[in-house]
Amino acid sequence: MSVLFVSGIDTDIGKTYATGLLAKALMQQGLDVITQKLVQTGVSINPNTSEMNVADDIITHRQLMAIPLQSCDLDFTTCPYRYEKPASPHLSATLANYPLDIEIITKATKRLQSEYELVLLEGAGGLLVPITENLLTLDYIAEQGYPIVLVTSGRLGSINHTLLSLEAIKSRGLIVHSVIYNHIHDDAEQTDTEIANSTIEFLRRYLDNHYPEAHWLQIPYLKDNLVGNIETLPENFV
Ligand SMILES: Nc1ncnc2c1ncn2[C@@H]1O[C@H](COP(=O)(O)OP(=O)(O)OP(=O)(O)O)[C@@H](O)[C@H]1O
Ligand SMILES: C[C@H](N)[C@H](N)CCCCCC(=O)O
Ligand SMILES: [Mg+2]
Repeated sequence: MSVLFVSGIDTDIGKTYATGLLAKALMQQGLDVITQKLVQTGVSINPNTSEMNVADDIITHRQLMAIPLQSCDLDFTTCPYRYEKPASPHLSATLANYPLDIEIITKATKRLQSEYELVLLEGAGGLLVPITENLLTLDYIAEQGYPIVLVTSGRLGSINHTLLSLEAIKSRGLIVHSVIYNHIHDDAEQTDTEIANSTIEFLRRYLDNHYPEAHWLQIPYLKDNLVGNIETLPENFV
Protein backbone atom coordinates (compact mmCIF):
# COMPACT_ATOMS: atom_id res chain seq x y z
CA MET A 1 0.00 0.00 0.00
CA SER A 2 1.46 3.36 -0.87
CA VAL A 3 -1.53 5.70 -0.50
CA LEU A 4 -3.84 6.00 2.49
CA PHE A 5 -6.86 8.28 2.11
CA VAL A 6 -7.57 10.26 5.28
CA SER A 7 -11.24 11.16 5.55
CA GLY A 8 -13.51 12.03 8.42
CA ILE A 9 -17.09 11.98 9.56
CA ASP A 10 -17.41 15.68 8.61
CA THR A 11 -15.46 18.82 7.90
CA ASP A 12 -13.59 20.33 10.89
CA ILE A 13 -13.32 16.98 12.64
CA GLY A 14 -9.51 16.97 12.72
CA LYS A 15 -8.39 15.28 9.49
CA THR A 16 -5.55 17.77 9.12
CA TYR A 17 -4.34 17.21 12.69
CA ALA A 18 -4.67 13.43 12.30
CA THR A 19 -2.84 13.45 8.96
CA GLY A 20 0.05 15.55 10.29
CA LEU A 21 0.44 13.52 13.48
CA LEU A 22 0.20 10.23 11.60
CA ALA A 23 2.88 11.40 9.16
CA LYS A 24 5.10 12.43 12.07
CA ALA A 25 4.69 9.07 13.84
CA LEU A 26 5.43 7.14 10.63
CA MET A 27 8.44 9.36 9.94
CA GLN A 28 9.70 8.50 13.42
CA GLN A 29 9.35 4.80 12.51
CA GLY A 30 11.73 5.51 9.61
CA LEU A 31 9.18 5.68 6.79
CA ASP A 32 9.61 8.17 3.95
CA VAL A 33 6.15 9.72 4.07
CA ILE A 34 4.53 12.78 2.51
CA THR A 35 1.03 14.22 2.83
CA GLN A 36 -1.19 15.53 0.06
CA LYS A 37 -4.48 17.46 0.11
CA LEU A 38 -7.06 16.36 -2.48
CA VAL A 39 -8.36 19.91 -2.98
CA GLN A 40 -8.30 22.89 -0.61
CA THR A 41 -11.02 25.49 -0.37
CA GLY A 42 -10.78 28.68 1.68
CA VAL A 43 -7.23 29.51 0.54
CA SER A 44 -5.99 33.09 0.67
CA ILE A 45 -4.42 34.93 -2.25
CA ASN A 46 -0.81 36.09 -1.95
CA PRO A 47 -1.05 39.91 -2.29
CA ASN A 48 2.45 40.12 -3.83
CA THR A 49 1.93 37.60 -6.61
CA SER A 50 -1.90 37.51 -6.83
CA GLU A 51 -1.49 33.69 -6.80
CA MET A 52 -3.23 31.27 -4.47
CA ASN A 53 -1.03 30.41 -1.49
CA VAL A 54 0.14 26.91 -0.55
CA ALA A 55 -2.85 25.04 0.91
CA ASP A 56 -3.44 25.77 4.61
CA ASP A 57 -3.76 22.06 5.44
CA ILE A 58 -0.37 21.32 3.84
CA ILE A 59 1.20 24.08 5.93
CA THR A 60 -0.38 22.60 9.08
CA HIS A 61 0.78 19.07 8.14
CA ARG A 62 4.38 20.30 7.89
CA GLN A 63 4.11 22.18 11.21
CA LEU A 64 2.80 19.03 12.90
CA MET A 65 5.56 16.97 11.26
CA ALA A 66 8.07 19.61 12.38
CA ILE A 67 9.57 19.90 8.89
CA PRO A 68 9.70 22.89 6.51
CA LEU A 69 7.59 23.16 3.37
CA GLN A 70 9.02 20.73 0.82
CA SER A 71 9.75 21.41 -2.86
CA CYS A 72 6.67 19.35 -3.79
CA ASP A 73 4.63 21.78 -1.64
CA LEU A 74 6.11 24.89 -3.20
CA ASP A 75 5.46 23.60 -6.72
CA PHE A 76 1.91 22.67 -5.57
CA THR A 77 2.20 18.93 -6.32
CA THR A 78 0.85 18.25 -2.83
CA CYS A 79 -2.27 20.33 -3.58
CA PRO A 80 -2.72 21.36 -7.22
CA TYR A 81 -6.24 22.78 -6.75
CA ARG A 82 -6.75 25.62 -4.29
CA TYR A 83 -9.84 27.83 -4.21
CA GLU A 84 -10.71 30.97 -2.33
CA LYS A 85 -14.31 30.26 -1.29
CA PRO A 86 -14.40 28.07 1.87
CA ALA A 87 -17.10 25.74 0.54
CA SER A 88 -17.62 22.37 -1.05
CA PRO A 89 -15.03 21.96 -3.85
CA HIS A 90 -17.70 21.70 -6.57
CA LEU A 91 -19.07 25.12 -5.57
CA SER A 92 -15.69 26.78 -4.96
CA ALA A 93 -14.49 25.70 -8.42
CA THR A 94 -17.65 26.97 -10.11
CA LEU A 95 -17.39 30.32 -8.35
CA ALA A 96 -13.73 30.62 -9.35
CA ASN A 97 -14.58 29.63 -12.92
CA TYR A 98 -11.64 27.23 -12.72
CA PRO A 99 -12.74 23.61 -13.21
CA LEU A 100 -10.95 20.84 -11.39
CA ASP A 101 -9.46 18.12 -13.60
CA ILE A 102 -9.25 15.01 -11.44
CA GLU A 103 -6.54 13.53 -13.69
CA ILE A 104 -4.16 16.28 -12.56
CA ILE A 105 -4.67 15.19 -8.95
CA THR A 106 -4.19 11.52 -9.81
CA LYS A 107 -0.96 12.37 -11.64
CA ALA A 108 0.27 14.42 -8.66
CA THR A 109 -0.40 11.49 -6.32
CA LYS A 110 1.45 9.12 -8.66
CA ARG A 111 4.43 11.47 -8.75
CA LEU A 112 4.51 11.56 -4.95
CA GLN A 113 4.18 7.75 -4.85
CA SER A 114 7.26 7.51 -7.04
CA GLU A 115 9.26 9.68 -4.64
CA TYR A 116 7.98 8.53 -1.23
CA GLU A 117 7.15 5.21 0.42
CA LEU A 118 3.75 6.42 1.60
CA VAL A 119 1.35 9.24 0.64
CA LEU A 120 -1.30 10.29 3.17
CA LEU A 121 -3.99 11.93 1.05
CA GLU A 122 -6.37 14.15 3.03
CA GLY A 123 -9.85 14.75 1.63
CA ALA A 124 -11.98 17.89 1.94
CA GLY A 125 -14.91 17.44 4.33
CA GLY A 126 -16.49 13.98 4.59
CA LEU A 127 -16.70 10.98 2.26
CA LEU A 128 -19.65 12.07 0.13
CA VAL A 129 -18.47 15.61 -0.53
CA PRO A 130 -18.62 16.40 -4.27
CA ILE A 131 -15.20 17.08 -5.74
CA THR A 132 -16.95 18.18 -8.95
CA GLU A 133 -20.63 18.25 -9.94
CA ASN A 134 -20.27 14.65 -11.15
CA LEU A 135 -17.74 13.07 -8.81
CA LEU A 136 -18.16 12.31 -5.12
CA THR A 137 -15.04 11.93 -3.01
CA LEU A 138 -15.87 8.31 -2.17
CA ASP A 139 -16.38 7.42 -5.82
CA TYR A 140 -12.92 8.80 -6.61
CA ILE A 141 -11.45 6.80 -3.73
CA ALA A 142 -13.22 3.70 -5.10
CA GLU A 143 -11.79 4.32 -8.59
CA GLN A 144 -8.31 4.44 -7.10
CA GLY A 145 -8.92 1.66 -4.53
CA TYR A 146 -7.33 3.56 -1.65
CA PRO A 147 -7.72 2.16 1.89
CA ILE A 148 -9.40 4.71 4.18
CA VAL A 149 -8.44 6.23 7.52
CA LEU A 150 -11.57 7.68 9.14
CA VAL A 151 -11.31 10.47 11.71
CA THR A 152 -14.05 10.79 14.32
CA SER A 153 -14.71 12.42 17.68
CA GLY A 154 -16.69 12.10 20.89
CA ARG A 155 -19.21 14.84 20.30
CA LEU A 156 -22.88 13.88 20.47
CA GLY A 157 -23.82 12.63 16.99
CA SER A 158 -20.45 11.11 16.16
CA ILE A 159 -21.59 7.51 16.59
CA ASN A 160 -24.22 7.90 13.91
CA HIS A 161 -21.89 9.77 11.55
CA THR A 162 -19.13 7.21 12.07
CA LEU A 163 -21.35 4.21 11.41
CA LEU A 164 -22.86 5.88 8.33
CA SER A 165 -19.36 6.55 6.99
CA LEU A 166 -18.33 2.93 7.65
CA GLU A 167 -21.46 1.70 5.83
CA ALA A 168 -20.66 3.92 2.84
CA ILE A 169 -17.09 2.60 2.70
CA LYS A 170 -18.35 -0.98 2.88
CA SER A 171 -20.92 -0.34 0.13
CA ARG A 172 -18.06 0.59 -2.27
CA GLY A 173 -16.10 -2.53 -1.28
CA LEU A 174 -13.28 -0.43 0.18
CA ILE A 175 -11.02 -1.16 3.13
CA VAL A 176 -11.36 0.63 6.46
CA HIS A 177 -7.67 0.83 7.30
CA SER A 178 -8.16 2.62 10.62
CA VAL A 179 -10.40 4.81 12.71
CA ILE A 180 -8.79 7.72 14.53
CA TYR A 181 -10.58 9.15 17.54
CA ASN A 182 -9.66 12.82 17.87
CA HIS A 183 -9.84 14.32 21.37
CA ILE A 184 -10.72 17.62 19.66
CA HIS A 185 -13.29 18.71 22.22
CA ASP A 186 -11.49 17.59 25.37
CA ASP A 187 -10.81 21.05 26.73
CA ALA A 188 -14.22 22.51 25.87
CA GLU A 189 -16.24 23.27 28.97
CA GLN A 190 -19.42 21.88 27.50
CA THR A 191 -17.81 18.52 26.71
CA ASP A 192 -19.71 15.67 28.34
CA THR A 193 -16.98 13.19 29.28
CA GLU A 194 -19.56 10.50 30.02
CA ILE A 195 -20.74 10.69 26.39
CA ALA A 196 -17.20 10.97 24.99
CA ASN A 197 -15.94 7.95 26.98
CA SER A 198 -18.98 5.91 26.08
CA THR A 199 -18.49 6.84 22.39
CA ILE A 200 -14.91 5.54 22.55
CA GLU A 201 -16.08 2.29 24.15
CA PHE A 202 -18.94 1.84 21.68
CA LEU A 203 -16.82 2.53 18.60
CA ARG A 204 -14.01 0.24 19.76
CA ARG A 205 -16.45 -2.61 20.33
CA TYR A 206 -18.17 -1.95 17.00
CA LEU A 207 -14.86 -2.05 15.15
CA ASP A 208 -13.79 -5.24 16.95
CA ASN A 209 -17.05 -6.90 15.92
CA HIS A 210 -17.45 -5.60 12.37
CA TYR A 211 -14.01 -4.42 11.20
CA PRO A 212 -11.51 -6.56 13.14
CA GLU A 213 -8.70 -5.73 10.70
CA ALA A 214 -9.04 -1.97 11.24
CA HIS A 215 -6.61 -0.16 13.53
CA TRP A 216 -7.94 2.07 16.31
CA LEU A 217 -5.87 5.14 17.19
CA GLN A 218 -6.38 8.22 19.31
CA ILE A 219 -4.92 11.69 19.01
CA PRO A 220 -4.72 14.03 21.99
CA TYR A 221 -6.06 17.55 22.31
CA LEU A 222 -3.29 19.87 21.13
CA LYS A 223 -2.56 23.34 22.40
CA ASP A 224 -1.84 26.16 19.94
CA ASN A 225 1.79 25.09 19.42
CA LEU A 226 0.74 22.04 17.37
CA VAL A 227 3.07 19.74 19.30
CA GLY A 228 1.78 16.28 20.17
CA ASN A 229 1.85 12.61 19.30
CA ILE A 230 -0.47 9.79 18.38
CA GLU A 231 -0.84 7.67 21.51
CA THR A 232 0.30 4.37 20.05
CA LEU A 233 1.18 3.42 16.51
CA PRO A 234 1.55 -0.33 15.94
CA GLU A 235 4.70 -1.38 14.06
CA ASN A 236 2.50 -3.15 11.46
CA PHE A 237 0.42 -0.03 10.76
CA VAL A 238 1.48 0.10 7.07
N1 LIG B 1 -6.56 17.33 18.46
C1 LIG B 1 -6.90 18.63 18.41
N2 LIG B 1 -6.52 19.47 19.39
C2 LIG B 1 -6.86 20.78 19.35
N3 LIG B 1 -7.60 21.35 18.37
C3 LIG B 1 -7.99 20.56 17.37
C4 LIG B 1 -7.67 19.17 17.32
N4 LIG B 1 -8.17 18.66 16.18
C5 LIG B 1 -8.77 19.68 15.56
N5 LIG B 1 -8.69 20.83 16.27
C6 LIG B 1 -9.30 22.15 15.94
O1 LIG B 1 -10.34 21.96 15.02
C7 LIG B 1 -10.09 22.68 13.79
C8 LIG B 1 -10.50 21.81 12.65
O2 LIG B 1 -9.60 20.71 12.56
P1 LIG B 1 -8.98 20.30 11.17
O3 LIG B 1 -8.52 21.52 10.45
O4 LIG B 1 -7.97 19.24 11.40
O5 LIG B 1 -10.30 19.72 10.46
P2 LIG B 1 -10.44 19.01 9.07
O6 LIG B 1 -11.25 17.80 9.31
O7 LIG B 1 -9.09 18.83 8.50
O8 LIG B 1 -11.31 20.04 8.18
P3 LIG B 1 -11.31 20.23 6.57
O9 LIG B 1 -12.50 19.46 6.06
O10 LIG B 1 -11.50 21.71 6.39
O11 LIG B 1 -10.02 19.75 6.01
C9 LIG B 1 -8.58 23.03 13.84
O12 LIG B 1 -8.28 24.21 13.19
C10 LIG B 1 -8.31 23.14 15.32
O13 LIG B 1 -8.69 24.43 15.75
C1 LIG C 1 -14.26 24.75 3.82
C2 LIG C 1 -14.27 23.50 4.67
N1 LIG C 1 -13.42 23.70 5.82
C3 LIG C 1 -13.84 22.24 3.92
N2 LIG C 1 -12.50 22.41 3.40
C4 LIG C 1 -14.82 21.87 2.82
C5 LIG C 1 -16.04 21.24 3.41
C6 LIG C 1 -17.07 20.85 2.39
C7 LIG C 1 -18.33 20.30 3.03
C8 LIG C 1 -19.44 20.14 2.06
C9 LIG C 1 -20.66 19.49 2.68
O1 LIG C 1 -20.54 18.40 3.27
O2 LIG C 1 -21.74 20.09 2.64
MG1 LIG D 1 -8.24 19.64 6.85
